[in-house]
Amino acid sequence: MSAHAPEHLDVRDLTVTYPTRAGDVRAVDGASLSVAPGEALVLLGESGSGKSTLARTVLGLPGRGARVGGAVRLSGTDLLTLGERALSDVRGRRIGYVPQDPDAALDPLRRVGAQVTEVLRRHRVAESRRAARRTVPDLLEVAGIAEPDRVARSHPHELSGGQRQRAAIALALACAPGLLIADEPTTALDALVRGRVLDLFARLRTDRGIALLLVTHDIRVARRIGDRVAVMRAGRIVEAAPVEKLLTTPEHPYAAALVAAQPGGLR
Ligand SMILES: Nc1ncnc2c1ncn2[C@@H]1O[C@H](COP(=O)(O)OP(=O)(O)OP(=O)(O)O)[C@@H](O)[C@H]1O
Repeated sequence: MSAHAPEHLDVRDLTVTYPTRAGDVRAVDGASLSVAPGEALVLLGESGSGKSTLARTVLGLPGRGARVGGAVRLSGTDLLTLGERALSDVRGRRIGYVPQDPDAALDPLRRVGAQVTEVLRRHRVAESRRAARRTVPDLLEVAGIAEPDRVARSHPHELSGGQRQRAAIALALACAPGLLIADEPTTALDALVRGRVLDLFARLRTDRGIALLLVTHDIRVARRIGDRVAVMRAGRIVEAAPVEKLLTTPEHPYAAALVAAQPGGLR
């Protein structure tokens, strides 16, 4: 697999507003965060706090009609002012995205190997279809798939939920992005598989220097891989701190309530 160019994400005073019949909904309200190369930032918050909107806006996909303010910079590139063509090159090549539901990333009608090959070709990472095909098993293996050749020949419905999630991760990693954004990537998985997928993220970060932005409502995810946690509420980041600090001595009352309400609570 080719080397990951280090990326640094910097989000400043981001606002995302959706006009609705009932008036404007401000899904993200002046949020700032940064993720350094090789760092994992867990974006933690309840349902509706604006986590997914923030993540999608970083990817240039805030949704129809959204008004976006503030700045999103990827190693100096201002993503909010990029045209659609340049943005779609950034997506996949510099930023990998793992959605909550792997079926949203995978085409049900095509074999997994063909889908990975297609991403490599689209971003001109592989010189030829043949070269692309040769790298597929390695990519699947990096994503923790034990039988890469069989999985490459399979259609998504022939795989388990965990394997599909890993295949989606392989797709996101195909072009060696420096930043990986994962939105609730383990919610649909059982505890054992969830732990393994989180360990895989941790390895990508430490072994390959990938920056990781992980969106979740589950504090156990933060415990397992987080370096730092940013707590989001009603579109704002109310506290950002190293995981241990947040779990033991949260400062913001909402962060404290969130930690106390989780299984295992304050330690
Ligand atoms: N396209 C849209 N049009 C109108 N409102 C939207 C749109 N997308 C999101 N919202 C609103 O923005 C707010 C934040 O939603 P968002 O999905 O970002 O939250 P979340 O923290 O990711 O929640 P969940 O964990 O349930 O996915 C919600 O009130 C939601 O209804």
